[in-house]
Amino acid sequence: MIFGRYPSRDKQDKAIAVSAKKFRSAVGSDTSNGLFGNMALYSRVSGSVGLITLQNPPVNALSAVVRQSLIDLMDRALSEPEVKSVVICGQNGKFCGGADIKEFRSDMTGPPLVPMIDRLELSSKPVVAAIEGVALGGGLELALGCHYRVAHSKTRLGLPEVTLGLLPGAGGTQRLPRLVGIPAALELITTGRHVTAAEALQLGLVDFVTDHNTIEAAVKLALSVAGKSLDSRRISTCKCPRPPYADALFEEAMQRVRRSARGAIAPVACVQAVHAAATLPFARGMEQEKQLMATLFTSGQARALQYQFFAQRAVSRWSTPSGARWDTSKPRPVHKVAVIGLGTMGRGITVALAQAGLSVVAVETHEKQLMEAKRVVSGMLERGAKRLGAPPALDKINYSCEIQAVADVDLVIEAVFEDMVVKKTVFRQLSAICKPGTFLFTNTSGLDIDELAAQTRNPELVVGMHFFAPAHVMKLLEVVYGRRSSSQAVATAMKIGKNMDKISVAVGNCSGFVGNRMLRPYLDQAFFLLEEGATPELVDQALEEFGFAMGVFRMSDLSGLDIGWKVRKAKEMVSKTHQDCRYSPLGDLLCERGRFGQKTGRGWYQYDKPGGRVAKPDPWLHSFLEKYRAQRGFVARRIDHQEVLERCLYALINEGFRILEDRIASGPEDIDVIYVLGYSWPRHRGGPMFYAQMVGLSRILEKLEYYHQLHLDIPSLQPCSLLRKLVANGRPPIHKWVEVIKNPHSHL
Ligand SMILES: CCCCCCCCCCCCC/C=C/C(=O)SCCNC(=O)CCNC(=O)[C@H](O)C(C)(C)COP(=O)(O)OP(=O)(O)OC[C@H]1O[C@@H](n2cnc3c(N)ncnc32)[C@H](O)[C@@H]1OP(=O)(O)O
Repeated sequence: MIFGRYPSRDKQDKAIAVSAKKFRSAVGSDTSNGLFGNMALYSRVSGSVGLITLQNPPVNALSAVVRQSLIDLMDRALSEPEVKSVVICGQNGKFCGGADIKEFRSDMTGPPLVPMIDRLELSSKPVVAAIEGVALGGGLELALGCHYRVAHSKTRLGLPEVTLGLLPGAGGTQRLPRLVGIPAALELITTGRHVTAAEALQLGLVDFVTDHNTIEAAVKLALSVAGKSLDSRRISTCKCPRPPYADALFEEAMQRVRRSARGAIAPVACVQAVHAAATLPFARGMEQEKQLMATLFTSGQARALQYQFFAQRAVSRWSTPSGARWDTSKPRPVHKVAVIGLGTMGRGITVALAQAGLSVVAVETHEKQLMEAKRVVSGMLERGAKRLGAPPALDKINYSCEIQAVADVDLVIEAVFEDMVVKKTVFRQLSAICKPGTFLFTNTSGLDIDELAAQTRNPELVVGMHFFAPAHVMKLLEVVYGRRSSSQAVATAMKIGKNMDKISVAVGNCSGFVGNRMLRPYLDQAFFLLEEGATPELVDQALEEFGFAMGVFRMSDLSGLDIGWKVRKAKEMVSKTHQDCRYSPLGDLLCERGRFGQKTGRGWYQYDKPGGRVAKPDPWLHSFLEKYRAQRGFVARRIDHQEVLERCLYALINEGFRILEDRIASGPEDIDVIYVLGYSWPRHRGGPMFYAQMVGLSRILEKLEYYHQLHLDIPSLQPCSLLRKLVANGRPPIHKWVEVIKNPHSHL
């Protein structure tokens, strides 16, 4: 018996793996390339059902070997007279995670997916997909080529290719609209959204959903449909249902994706491909799908998005310069967590922890604020639960005004006001109150972790956990290790992050950590450009055309100018004279005039009222800038979008290289994940370090040198030595940068 979860009923059942040797000779591959063992298995069940099991852990991706095995095993099933129908399933409770994304950057050998799925659909014997776990991308397209689909109730299905810069190019854009209709297909294909089995059933994407053994249910169905006509079951032969309002639907979808895609080309191609399904016969639609796919497949955007996919997984394999590593550091179990401070961040953190199933003690100093926080947190939990169709985790939280309430927790997350003096006091108190061994984590966005750790009896238990607002929604978590943080504390923070469904990136301790440290030179350049002649509208337009959701000035108005002002005042940047290093007081001057952004109705833009959302250019600000320039000896000049992008983005990238050089981030992927998930860097541009590679390191270096020569008083424009070294080392590809960083004498 080969299927642990599916008992073989027929004594004659045989498990026959396609011989790896035979396959290797067919495709001319050898065992050294790691392909050996990744394939599909064949057995016969209930006498007349051929069962094909995809076997390519961890997600049964359709690699070249799997595709070849599937073809061979289908041929086998079709040639065996005793076999009347076929079931396809995936090993380990996962049907299929799609095409093998790792293959996309290679020569793509092996049989192509499209004819393989077409052949499957043409089969004279019924083929049933037994879908468990996931059916995504090529995996769902494979299932769409089958004649019937049975899904387990916990399965997720979808066509997420658009998130990889592609379209469902194995017939998905042509078969899905024929099966579920144009509106649903357009939505699923352009967003890449996964659907539950229940929704899939409602859409008609699957025929049957079971809570029990999916393979058994699929075999039962396969037995019952053996010998029946398959004419109506071949989706490619069905007419695409075209509602009378189809033209308007496509028009609206195209406008929607152009608006939200921020320059990404794949969503647009997805709409075009579904349009082909609605207007052309299947074969011609497939031609159109192929052409659109060919353009996307080789695009820089697809490379960037696929890089980001793997980067988001690579960051979980963290390491620190002191040698602590993800695979040798064990997290400690945590059951009860305290959150200190229930402002915006503390509330979001409380919600995220409760939703992750942890018991939370939520602490705020005053009763009134505590009650207000309780009301807001309960509302957030209730709304979240409604969306998920689950009960809200209200009983997971105990609220208290007493800091002593944290005495028995396993871990504390401090989220009080961003002020070192206040935080130090809290850390001293916590160190005295908490039971021995309690982890003390801080949600600071950039203060010194070592200084906080020094307030405690056990500095090895102190780690930074920098959440992004809203903390229960944003995927990113910067886990900041200090000089004395133990590997267990870091591993525990990473694990808690994972439990909260975050993508956690372990980074070193420095002012602003990774994200906010890189933001500083970016913001500075934007201010300097205003001094030199730009307007907020011009700077924002350039950045938004690049793909940011919001330009720097609109973003600053949204988050409030006073926040940065307070920080600058605390650092005495506002009062200091800045002699060797250029400092723009523009933000401070606006704050002095009460212009805090949207909340006051005035900031870098004007709004119709305090709290208004629609930013309009403000003639007052333009004349204020003119006077400011005249007073300070700036002569306004014409600044174009290219200069805005080069000055703002290359200064930010330069700081990224410094961060790598200082070993604050262990690789460029860390920085890119932080920027895409935390700072709305356009995903289809991969992240700042990937973008630097795309632009070319020599060009970045040349431009930084040029701007630095023009502005010797802006040190952040001076090219970092790592950048120079990488260029001198022949501009290695991004995955080799770490070698140069680790080996200062590297010539690769
Ligand atoms: C010149 C002209 C050319 C012409 C054009 C040629 C066209 C040829 C191509 C034809 C393609 C046809 C169209 C089909 C396209 C696709 O199918 S693209 C892939 C679509 N699928 C996905 O996007 C799913 C991606 N995976 C996931 O979302 C998740 O991994 C999961 C399946 C939901 C599982 O999640 P989880 O349990 O949390 O595990 P992870 O940590 O995410 O993953 C575990 C490891 O598995 C790796 N992995 C996952 N999916 C794939 C995959 N599809 N291919 C390869 N590898 C995959 C993942 O990277 C993890 O490994 P590590 O990175 O080592 O940690």
